[in-house]
Amino acid sequence: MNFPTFNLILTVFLFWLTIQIDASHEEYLSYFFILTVGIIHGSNDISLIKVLTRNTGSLKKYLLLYVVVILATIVAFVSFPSLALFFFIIVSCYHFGEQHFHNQVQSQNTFSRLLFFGYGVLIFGLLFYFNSENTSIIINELIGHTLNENYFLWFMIAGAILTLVFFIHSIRNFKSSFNYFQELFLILLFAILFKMAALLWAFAIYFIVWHSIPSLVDQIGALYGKSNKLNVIQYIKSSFVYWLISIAGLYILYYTTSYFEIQFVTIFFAFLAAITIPHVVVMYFLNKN
Ligand SMILES: CC1=C(/C=C/C(C)=C/C=C/C(C)=C/C=C/C=C(C)/C=C/C=C(C)/C=C/C2=C(C)CCCC2(C)C)C(C)(C)CCC1
Repeated sequence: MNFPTFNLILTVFLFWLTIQIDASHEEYLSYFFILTVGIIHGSNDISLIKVLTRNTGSLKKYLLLYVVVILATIVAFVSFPSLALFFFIIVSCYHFGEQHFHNQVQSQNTFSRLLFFGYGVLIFGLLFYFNSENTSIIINELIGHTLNENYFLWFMIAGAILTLVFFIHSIRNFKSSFNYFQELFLILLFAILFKMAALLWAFAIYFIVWHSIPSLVDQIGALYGKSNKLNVIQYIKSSFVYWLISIAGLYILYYTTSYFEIQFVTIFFAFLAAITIPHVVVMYFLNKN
């Protein structure tokens, strides 16, 4: 079975599960998968930096730089929350679209990069629009302003237009294995899934099945040659300490912010935002290579 088929079957299974279980179980499962597979997929960035720089430069220097970028993101979120959130969403759109398409184009050029971005806008647009009430509550807790449903609708429409335009521009750049029907089917599946599932569960399904697992496969390939059982274990071993530090960081964040009356899910997205930026930069260079 090839990889997208596996993802597709997994998504259909999770869609079926969405109908069977109640909202509280969806929430537990979401946190479980995001905190394990989701966080692990970014925990080996230092090893990836070593591969990308062919072991030149010191590990301490990269670690320091990585942590400084995380701290700068936190400072930006505290000082200019709206701007920081906007930047986080834009960067995330590119990152999600890049993971989806980078293996399906023959070469990465301006149009394919705009397609990556447009596709990410479409995915987040669908997620926000079909869960506009909860998205709005979280955004309000993060930046102190409420955005109404129309913003999410226009965001989704912009994503659909950008995807269509840059998809057409990239048609000759797709590999011969590119499956047009599957891509269209996927967008429809995501739309139905995001409408039926609660916000966090919908995000978790996309983040785990269509982002973290494919990214893990790419990273294991880049680090160890191919993704087999042994290399998966090796990957987990070398990322474990960073994963643990991140989970401890989230735990501390949760306790230090518990006296502000904010839902855990908001703290959780703020935490994801902080660790996203350096990870996106590392993956940009990895996928480019
Ligand atoms: C290495 C290292 C480390 C670690 C790291 C890590 C662990 C990473 C990870 C990473 C990751 C793991 C990443 C992730 C990413 C994610 C993303 C990219 C997401 C996005 C999202 C979004 C964009 C959202 C949005 C929203 C929603 C959905 C709803 C509500 C509203 C809002 C808007 C929030 C440490 C720090 C320890 C130290 C140093 C070194």
